Amino acid sequence: MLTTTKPMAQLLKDWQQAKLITPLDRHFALELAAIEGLSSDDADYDLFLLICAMLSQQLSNQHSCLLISSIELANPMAEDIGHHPYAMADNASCQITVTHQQVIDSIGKFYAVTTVSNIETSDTDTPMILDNGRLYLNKYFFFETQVANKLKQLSQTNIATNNPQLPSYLTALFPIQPELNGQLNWQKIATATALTKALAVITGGPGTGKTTTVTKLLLLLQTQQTESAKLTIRLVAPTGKAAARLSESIKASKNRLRSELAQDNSANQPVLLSALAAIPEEASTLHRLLGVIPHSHQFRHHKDNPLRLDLLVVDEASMVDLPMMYKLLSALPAQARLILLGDQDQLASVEAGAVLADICAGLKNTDQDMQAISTWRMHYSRQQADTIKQLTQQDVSQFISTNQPFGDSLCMLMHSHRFKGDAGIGMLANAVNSSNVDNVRQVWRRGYAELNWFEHQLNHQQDNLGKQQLLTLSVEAYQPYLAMIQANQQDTQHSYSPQQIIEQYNQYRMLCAMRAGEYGVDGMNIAITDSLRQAKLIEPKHEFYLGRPIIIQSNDYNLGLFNGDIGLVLQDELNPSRLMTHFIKADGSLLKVLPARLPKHDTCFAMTVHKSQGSEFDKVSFVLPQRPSVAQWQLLTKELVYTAITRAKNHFYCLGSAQVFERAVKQVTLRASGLAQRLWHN
Ligand SMILES: Nc1ncnc2c1ncn2[C@@H]1O[C@H](COP(=O)(O)OP(=O)(O)OP(=O)(O)O)[C@@H](O)[C@H]1O
Repeated sequence: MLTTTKPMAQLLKDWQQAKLITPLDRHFALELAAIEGLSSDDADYDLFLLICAMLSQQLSNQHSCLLISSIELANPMAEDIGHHPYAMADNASCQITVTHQQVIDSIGKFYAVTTVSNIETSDTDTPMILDNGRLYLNKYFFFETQVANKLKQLSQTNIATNNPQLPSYLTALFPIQPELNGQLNWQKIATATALTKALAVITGGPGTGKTTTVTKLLLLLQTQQTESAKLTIRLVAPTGKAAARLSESIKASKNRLRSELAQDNSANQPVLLSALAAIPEEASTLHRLLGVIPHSHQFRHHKDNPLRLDLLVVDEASMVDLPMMYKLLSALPAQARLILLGDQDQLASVEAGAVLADICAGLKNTDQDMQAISTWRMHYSRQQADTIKQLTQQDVSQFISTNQPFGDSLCMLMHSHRFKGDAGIGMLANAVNSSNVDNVRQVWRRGYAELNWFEHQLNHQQDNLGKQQLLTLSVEAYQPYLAMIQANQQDTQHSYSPQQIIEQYNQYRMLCAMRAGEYGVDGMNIAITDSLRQAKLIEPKHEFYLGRPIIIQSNDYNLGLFNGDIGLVLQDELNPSRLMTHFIKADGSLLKVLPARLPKHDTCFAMTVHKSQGSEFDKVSFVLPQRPSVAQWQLLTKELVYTAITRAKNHFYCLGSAQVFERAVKQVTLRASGLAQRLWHN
C-alpha cells in the first residue's frame, strides 16, 4: 500500500526537520498509533502514521479536515517537497500504491476512526471520524455538523409577516432607484429575506450597502413589535476595530434615515421614526458578547446559559472561524434570529474553516467562466420567491431552484455604491477577485489617478528605488498626525484631542503581505521609523516616543485590550509630562494605558493585511515581498490581495513586481471542509 524510502517514523522525523510538518503533527501521529496499538511490525503502521500526520498538518493550515481524494498519491508531500532543497537533496519521500478509495477503505478499518455515512452528528468518541472521504478530528467533525445543523434549522424557520403595512413601509424605505434601470433591488430583497427567515446572510463587497440595508431591516423588524415589546437586538463583530466601525456605520446610517424620514410626510412617518429609535448603535466584540472567562477557552454564555437577545447581527462574518461559529450558535437562545453580514471574498478566518465562504458556496455559478461579470447565482424556492414578490414587488422567479432550500436565507449585494462606475480601486478589486490577470493588467495600464504602482527596482548601490518612493510617500501620509502632535507641544491654546489625532493617523496605513523580512511588517516598520526620524517628525530615542503607533499582539482582559487593538503614544492631557498609550474602544470611549503596562505589542506604521480586516483607510499602501520563499508563496493568495485593495477608500499604492502580484492573483484559497456540502447537498 505504501512504498517509502525510509521507515515512516524516520520520514516523519526528516519532514519535521525540513519543516514540512510540525513537531505537533509528528507527535500526534505517534501518539495515536500507540493508542491504536500499532507498532512498526504492523502492515498498516506506515499508512496510519502518514494519514494522522497529514490530518494534523491540514488543521494547522486552517483546513477543517483532510480530503483523502486530494492526496497526491505519487508523493503525498509533493507540493512542499518539490520546492524544498533539503527534501530534493535527500530521498525522504513515500508513495501510496493504491487508489484513493482503497485508502479510504483502509482508514475506515482503524479502531481510532469511526466511519459515518450520511448522518449529521455523531456521538462516537473515537479520535477521528471519516465521513464521505473526509477525515476529521472528532472535535472538528462535531463543530462542523453542529454549525451546519443549527444554520439549516434557522434557515428553515419561517417568520410570519402578517402586518399589512409592511409592503408600504418597504416602499417608503426603498423608493424606486432610477439608476437601477429596472434591475432587481437586492437591498430590498435582502430586507425581505431577513423579515421572513430566522437566518439571513447578507454578503457583498465593500460599499454595497450591507450596513444601510441592515439598518432598514432592523427598523422594519421593530415596526412589527409593540412599543413595550421591542426586540432586544445585539450588534457584534469579531474584532474591536470592526465593532467600532459597525457602530459608526450604524449611527451614520440611522442619521441618514432620520433625515430622509423627516422629509416623508406620509402616515408611515411616526411608526418608522419610533422604530428607528429602537435600533441599538453600540456594537461589541464577539468575545465580549459571549463573556470571556480569563485563562479559559470557555465562555460564560453557551447552550445551558444562552444569551439574552432576540436578534443577533454579526458583521465581518468572514473572520469568524469554525470553532467560534459553533460557540456563537450554541449560545443563541432557541427563538433568536441571526443575521450574518460580510464579504465572502475576503481572507478567510485566521483559524480553521471558511464558514462564510462555505455558506455562500452554493451560490457559486459553475456554468460561467471566470471572465463573466457575475460568478454568483441566487437560489430561491418558489414559496420564498412568492413571499419576496408579495412584500417587495421584486420578481426573483428566474432564480427559482428546487432542492436548494438553504438559498432562501441568502442574499448577495453586488452593486458597490462606494466604487462608482469605473473607479480604479473598484475595477482592480473586481479583476483581482475574479482571478483575471488580463483584466488586472488592463486596470494598471489605464493609469487611474487613485492607483499607483512602485516596482521593486534595485540601482547600482543595491538601493530599492520603489521602496524609497513608497517611504517618501509614507512620510508625507503620516506627517499630518505627527504635525498635530508637534502643534500640541508648541501651542497649548489650540490643542488637538487624542481622538482627532488618532482619526488623522487612521487616514493612511501600510499593509504588508508578510510579517518577517525586509518587505514584511518588521522590516517596513523599521524603515518608516527611520524615514520619519530623518524627517524630524518623530524622536525615537526611547522605546516609547511621542506619536509611536502601537498594535496589541495578545489579549489582556484586565486592561480591556485585545489582539489587534491599535493606539498611539501621546501626552496625557491630565498630566502632559507623562506619556500614555491612547486607544479608542468599540463604544467610542478613550482608553489610556501606561506604556510599561502594555501587553505584547509592536509598532504599527505597517501592519499585516490579516490584521487590517474590518478596517478601512483613506489611503493604503500594500507591500509584496521581492523574492518570496516557498512558505511565503503559499500565503500570497488572491483573497489577500483583494482584502488589501478593499481596505482603501480613495487611494491604493502597491510596491511589488508584476510577476508576484499576478501569481498571487491566480492563487485561490481552498480550505478543505464539508460544511458547504452539509448545508447545500444533504
Ligand atoms: N441604495 C443606495 N443608493 C445610494 N447610496 C447607497 C445605497 N446603499 C448604500 N449607499 C451608500 O453607500 C455607502 C456604503 O454603504 P454601506 O456602508 O451601507 O455599505 P457596506 O456594504 O456596509 O460597506 P462596508 O463594506 O464598508 O461595510 C454609504 O455612503 C451609503 O450611504
